[in-house]
Amino acid sequence: MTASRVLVLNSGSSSLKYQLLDMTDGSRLALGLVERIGEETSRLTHTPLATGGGERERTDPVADHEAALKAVSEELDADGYGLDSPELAAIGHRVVHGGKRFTEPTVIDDAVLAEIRRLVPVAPLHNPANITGITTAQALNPGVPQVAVFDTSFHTSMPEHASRYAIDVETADAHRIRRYGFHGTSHAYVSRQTAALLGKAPSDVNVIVLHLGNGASASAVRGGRCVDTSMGLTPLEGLVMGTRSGDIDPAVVFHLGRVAGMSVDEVDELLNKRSGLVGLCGDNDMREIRRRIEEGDEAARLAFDIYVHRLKKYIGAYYAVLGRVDAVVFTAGVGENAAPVREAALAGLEELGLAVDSDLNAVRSGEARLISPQEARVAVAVVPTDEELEIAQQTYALVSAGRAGREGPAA
Ligand SMILES: Nc1ncnc2c1ncn2[C@@H]1O[C@H](COP(=O)(O)OP(=O)(O)O)[C@@H](O)[C@H]1O
Ligand SMILES: CC(=O)OP(=O)(O)O
Ligand SMILES: [Mg+2]
Repeated sequence: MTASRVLVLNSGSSSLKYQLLDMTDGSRLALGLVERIGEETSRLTHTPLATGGGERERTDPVADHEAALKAVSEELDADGYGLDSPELAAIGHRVVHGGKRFTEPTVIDDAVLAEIRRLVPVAPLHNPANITGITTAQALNPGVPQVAVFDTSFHTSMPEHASRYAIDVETADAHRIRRYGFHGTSHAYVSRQTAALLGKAPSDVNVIVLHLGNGASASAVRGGRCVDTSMGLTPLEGLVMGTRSGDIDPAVVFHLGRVAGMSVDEVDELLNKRSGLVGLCGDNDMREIRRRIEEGDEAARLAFDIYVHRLKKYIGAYYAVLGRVDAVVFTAGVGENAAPVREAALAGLEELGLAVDSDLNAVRSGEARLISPQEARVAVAVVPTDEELEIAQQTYALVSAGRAGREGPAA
């Protein structure tokens, strides 16, 4: 019997999402989430889908990502899915920053891990958690291949006029400063699914993808290849996010240093953790912001308007970059669920052929769907992302190819 299961680990700054998939048919055997890692109120929810056992919850504090993965491993073990199972073909890790070097999914060895570690300064919220996920998984099962799937890979196709910052070339090159872009696994998956929804080949469509989760980014995808994206050297640039400012005049940083006496680390923390929606109104959850707006809360209203205004600017910018747009697509937690965000982001863009049908937009569904009026020139769609499935498929393809390589080509 060939091992056919893949465990996918998606480690965020304070969370660990995971899925165990059976790659013979892509079905999910179990999934779960550890939230609020490092806080007293940590919570693990685990759902063994295949055994029909129902959701289980653990609320004992989880100190760090290592403890989180150990707890997850215990839960999987209880369902007979232990990390030491011979049926586990590989563990696929979402790794946020792969720099310029990693354009493809990569089997992790010491050199790869060292490179991911070298990139910590440019993904300070993410790469450390990814590294802990890798080293803990290696300790739990040293024999199983570990594969890194990078958020940056899909964006390596960006032309230099989109990826290079307009700063001194020597300084930029000496320090590898350029725009890398993130959420690439999601942008790739969602743009392909959008082409399928339109009944076309990815190579025939131009799509603007709006990935609006806690972190948020937009990308312009021409014929299946990314030509521009809103995140840059780090996942701080671009859209307004849950806790991150997105685009800002870089002189704000000098000003805070010179006038407010803040250190570089303090400004870093301000822009990454105390800005965006949370900085504007105290909440980073779009559900809570909508609730407050319904109650007439001015700060929540302004935060929403700033969020949407930035989004609209990127839609316009990427429309211009692409020249011809076949679809604008919303994905991730906010994009898939927040109808008012979708409506407001496209309001007034009828001259560009963009419109939202309010009845279709109000439908709640987990399926990929069109929300533009029938006669619209440009399709507007909601397409649920599935980074875990995409990571699992890429991971399994890589380890299967490795096995075939070792065993010689199939007859
Ligand atoms: N029903 C909903 N309505 C509006 N926003 C929602 C809803 N469900 C989730 N969200 C938003 O989605 C965000 C999380 O998105 P997600 O893609 O899971 O983010 P991440 O992967 O970055 O943690 C939440 O912070 C919340 O703002
Ligand atoms: C890159 C990034 O911002 O990821 P996330 O949305 O998971 O924080
Ligand atoms: Mg996400």
